[in-house]
Amino acid sequence: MLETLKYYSSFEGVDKYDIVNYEAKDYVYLYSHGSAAYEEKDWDATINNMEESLTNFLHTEEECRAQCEGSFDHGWLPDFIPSIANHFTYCLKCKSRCYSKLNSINGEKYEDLLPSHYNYLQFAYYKVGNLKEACRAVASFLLFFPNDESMLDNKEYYMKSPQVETNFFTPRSEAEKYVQRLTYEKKLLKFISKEFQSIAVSTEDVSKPRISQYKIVKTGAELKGSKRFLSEGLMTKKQCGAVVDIIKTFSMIGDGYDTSSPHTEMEKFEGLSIERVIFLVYLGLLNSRHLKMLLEVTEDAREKVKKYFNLDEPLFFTYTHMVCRSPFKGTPRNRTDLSHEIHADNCNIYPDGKCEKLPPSYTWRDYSAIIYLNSDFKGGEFFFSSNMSLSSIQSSVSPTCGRMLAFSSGRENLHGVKAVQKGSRCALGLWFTFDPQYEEKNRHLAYNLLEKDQSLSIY
Ligand SMILES: O=C(O)CCC(=O)C(=O)O
Ligand SMILES: [Fe+2]
Repeated sequence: MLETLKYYSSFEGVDKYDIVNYEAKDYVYLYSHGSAAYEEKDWDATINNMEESLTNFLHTEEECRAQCEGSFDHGWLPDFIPSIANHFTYCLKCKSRCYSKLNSINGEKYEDLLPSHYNYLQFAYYKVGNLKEACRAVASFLLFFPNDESMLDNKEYYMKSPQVETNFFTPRSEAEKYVQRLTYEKKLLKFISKEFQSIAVSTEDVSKPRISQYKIVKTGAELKGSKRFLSEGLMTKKQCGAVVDIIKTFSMIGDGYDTSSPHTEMEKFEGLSIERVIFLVYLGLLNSRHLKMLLEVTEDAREKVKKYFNLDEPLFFTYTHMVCRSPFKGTPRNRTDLSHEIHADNCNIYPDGKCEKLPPSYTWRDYSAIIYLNSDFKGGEFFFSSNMSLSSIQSSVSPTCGRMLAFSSGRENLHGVKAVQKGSRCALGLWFTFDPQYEEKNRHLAYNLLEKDQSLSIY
């Protein structure tokens, strides 16, 4: 509509000052009349209109900023601290957009509507002989653009006048407050983007490779069990690298469990869920193509699992988890603990070998898949075991990028992870269920976010 208004305004015979835009805020009308008065050299009318326009502009911006506050629907349930950070950043970015939203007069964009008021005012005040106000307007304008040459020339010119004292160049208080807040908020926004973007997440192409390198390398029998397989080539090196970068950059140490691993005190456990990746994309801290890649790779994994195990029923994701495990500095070389104790994924195993499908185990998990992301560490082999003793290891797997181990989540697939001796071992864990009630809802949210990438973006 503003474009249409601009179009009609350009017609011959249409006096733009006669146009009344009933949707426009008062300052639009006042500013137009102020600048018309200026052209007609009516200095009193210029001053009156511009002063009123200035007050109204600032008031309108306050109203716009106020609308950025209030309740905020995250669309999902992030942790407490991310909630606050998310809400705060959202409000700040919303408020910072108000200024440019108001920078238009009947469809015509102005770069610097607010400071331009001071430009009109300095000249009009000078013309009516009010040098003090003229100088204050000059000083106010210079707060916004300290190096503006023509305004510096004006200042020099006024300074030559014997009636002008240096203290005349005190900026007006509303301009001072405005610029102070603007500077502070800009600094905050810069901090927010720099803090996160300085931590590089690979920007290389992480899209799906055209030619699939995927192959099954070990069957259940070869892994000395049933309902297991090992495959390779599910992810490219670039994709693995990008996921490791994401974990290293954005994960929370302990992933909700203290500072160390929930499995051993000797290791740091850095974990990240889809929920947090969504949050990062939502805040513009992570490129949405990383989320897209994660969804693509994991969907692909689900298809491979379904195909290998001949599953006809729908198989839902129930949890997607990216995690790196690394030993704390100074951990003894001869540690005897495991990085992940022997367990089954959907039941609580007891020393007598019984496995009970009860909380706290994730009883609804039906299939598990672990996609490995790197191999530049020592130790950390995965192993299957027939019971709780380390002497009953059936087979082991050394992680490497793109290798995927999949198995049914019950007692038939007891497994564990050997201690990580050096470096950081990173993997993408996937758990599936037949029970739609336990479906990982955040994945739907992730797809929505990708679809609405633009409209949801808070930039
Ligand atoms: O990272 C691995 O190799 C296995 C992890 C695992 O068993 C689990 O998280 O339940
Ligand atoms: Fe497990």
